[in-house]
Amino acid sequence: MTDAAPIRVSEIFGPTIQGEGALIGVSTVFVRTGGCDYRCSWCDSLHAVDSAFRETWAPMTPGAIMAEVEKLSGGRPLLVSLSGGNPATQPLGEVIRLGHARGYGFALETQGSVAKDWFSELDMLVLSPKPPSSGMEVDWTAFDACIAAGQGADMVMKIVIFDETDYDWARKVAGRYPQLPLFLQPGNHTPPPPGDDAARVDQDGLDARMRWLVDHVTRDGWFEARVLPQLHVALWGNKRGV
Ligand SMILES: C[S@@+](CC[C@H](N)C(=O)[O-])C[C@H]1O[C@@H](n2cnc3c(N)ncnc32)[C@H](O)[C@@H]1O
Ligand SMILES: Nc1nc2[nH]cc(C(=O)O)c2c(=O)[nH]1
Ligand code: SF4
Ligand SMILES: [Mg+2]
Repeated sequence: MTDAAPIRVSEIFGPTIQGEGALIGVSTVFVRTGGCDYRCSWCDSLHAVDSAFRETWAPMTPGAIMAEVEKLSGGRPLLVSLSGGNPATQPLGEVIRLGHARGYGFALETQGSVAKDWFSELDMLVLSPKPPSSGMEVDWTAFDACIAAGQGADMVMKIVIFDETDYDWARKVAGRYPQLPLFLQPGNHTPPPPGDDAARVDQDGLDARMRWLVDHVTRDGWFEARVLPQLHVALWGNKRGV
C-alpha cells in the first residue's frame, strides 16, 4: 500500500535529544503531526492538537518531510521521532520507507487509540496510554490492536503520572502488559498555553513529583518500572522546538 495523501505537519525541528523514555539522550529530529483524537486535560502540545491551530499545520508529502529532515541533520542519518498530536492518524508509512532507504531510524509516540499496518516498520513504537488525570478513557481493544500492528518493531510503554490515582492505574496497566518495557514519567502541571513559547515551568513541583514517584516505585518493589523525568523540560522548560 502506498500513502499518497499529504501529511499534516505542525512542526519539524532538531536535531535535539530525545527527552523522554527508552531513547532518552539520543540525537533526533522531531516531526510533529497536526491533529489528535484525544484532548488530554494536561496536554503539553496543544498547538498540534487544537483545531484552532489547524491553519499552522502544513500539508506535506513524504518527500518534502524527508527533505526537511535531511536538511536539519545535514544529510547524516539519525533517529526521527514522530510525535504529535496523534501521528497514528496520519499516513506516515511512506516517510518511514523513504527514510529507511536513506539510513534514518524511526520512533513513533502514540496514545494507542489508532492502529496502522505500518507500525511494524517502525524501529520503536512508544505506546502511552492515558491515565485518569487526563480525562480520557482508554479503548483497550484499540490499544491491543496497536500492539498487534506493531509486532516487528521494538515496543515500549510510557505512562505519565500526576497523582496517586494515576499511579494505581499504572500498576494495573503494567500488570496487563508484562511484555512491554515500562517507563514512568511525572506529569508537568504547567504546560504552555497553545501559541505561547514561554519557558516557565514549575521545576520544584516536577522535582517533588519525581521524588514522590521514585519513593512509590521503591516502596512497592516495582523494579521493572523505569522512572525518568522529561529531560528537555528540565533543560529548557516549556520551550517549543527543543
Ligand atoms: C504530546 S504527546 C504526542 C504523542 C501522543 N499523542 C501521545 O500522547 O502519546 C507526547 C508525549 O508527551 C506526554 N505528555 C503530554 N503532556 C504532558 C505533560 N503535561 N506532562 C508530561 N508528559 C506529557 C504524552 O503522554 C506523550 O507520552
Ligand atoms: N526533546 C524532546 N523530547 C521529546 N520527547 C517527546 C516529545 C514530544 O513532545 O512528543 C519531545 C519533545 O518535544 N522534545
Ligand atoms: S493524546 Fe497526546 S497529543 Fe493528544 S491530547 Fe493527549 S497528550 Fe496531547
Ligand atoms: Mg512534548
